[in-house]
Amino acid sequence: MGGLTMDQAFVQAPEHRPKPIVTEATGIPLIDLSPLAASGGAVDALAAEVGAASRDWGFFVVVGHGVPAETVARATEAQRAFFALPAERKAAVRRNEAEPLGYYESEHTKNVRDWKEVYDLVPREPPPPAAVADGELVFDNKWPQDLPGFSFRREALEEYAKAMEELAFKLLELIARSLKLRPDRLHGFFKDQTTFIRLNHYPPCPSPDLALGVGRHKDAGALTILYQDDVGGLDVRRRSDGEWVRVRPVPDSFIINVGDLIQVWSNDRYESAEHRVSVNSARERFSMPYFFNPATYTMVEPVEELVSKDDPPRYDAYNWGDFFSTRKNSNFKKLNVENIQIAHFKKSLVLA
Ligand SMILES: O=C(O)CCC(=O)C(=O)O
Ligand SMILES: [Fe+2]
Repeated sequence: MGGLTMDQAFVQAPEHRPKPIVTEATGIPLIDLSPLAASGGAVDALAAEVGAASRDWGFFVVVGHGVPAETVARATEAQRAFFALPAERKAAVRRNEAEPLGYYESEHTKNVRDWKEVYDLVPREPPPPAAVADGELVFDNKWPQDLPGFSFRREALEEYAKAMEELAFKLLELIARSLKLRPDRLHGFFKDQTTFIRLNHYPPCPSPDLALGVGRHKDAGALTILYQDDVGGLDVRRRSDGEWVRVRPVPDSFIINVGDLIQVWSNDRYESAEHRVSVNSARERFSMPYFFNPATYTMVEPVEELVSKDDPPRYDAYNWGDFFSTRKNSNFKKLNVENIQIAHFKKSLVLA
């Protein structure tokens, strides 16, 4: 199913293979955002919860987020309809190296192939093409034209994206507040955003002991808002002991993870958590991450208010468009060089 055939390209090195016994994550914070809808002074308490979760886990689960269940249901219906198309119709909207949006079934994470197929789209007017270090980045949606009822499904995905954007800005504000920044301090980075939505389909895998749906990685953007179905498979590396633990699906929730940009902006107060996706031989799984990303021209560096003589910036500034494009290309095919990471911009601080 899903057109994938198990071969050597999918096989993880022994140290990265999932263990046969799954450890359920206990203690990943569950945060109820419903106080945001009420007027009153609950915002500071919520910001403190989001701050603690971002510091201790880099991951949290939100409920009471205000996204209507029907909006999610319509988007997931569109997702299932898309992946159910015959392979050649999906191939007609396949992405290529210069145009990163569309269908793809051969993503690599850290040079090992992932057991999945994806469809990427930008949820709003695509940002203008941008010159980046390795060429040009062109964001153009490839909507399947001939999918019966797809205009309706396209609307469903656009409606979902709008709901995600609202939630993303609320979370960004809570994060800014938790860092004692002005509530809209980080908003300006998202004017010409390069946010995209990914529809993920993980078909049943004959060798779930050897392959992964997505290999271990950290999300490069600011925040990820993930919808997952009830199958389960998302594993997070627990900060306290480095163990891989499974994030249990919670109905009507989203999983939020702090990406590399928040790690850099916060000068390491918060950390982008490593995660991966395990697959199984019995059930296909669907998930839908919303990657909240800034404009290509953003220079990423610790925010001024969070550095001082005693706490100097821990990163050199880097350009988001270049980073994003380099990472995208290395996920497109197997390369013989290491994947770009924010660690490459980490300063070696000389401690006095
Ligand atoms: O499918 C999932 O649960 C997570 C996917 C993921 O980590 C990603 O696409 O970056
Ligand atoms: Fe991820």
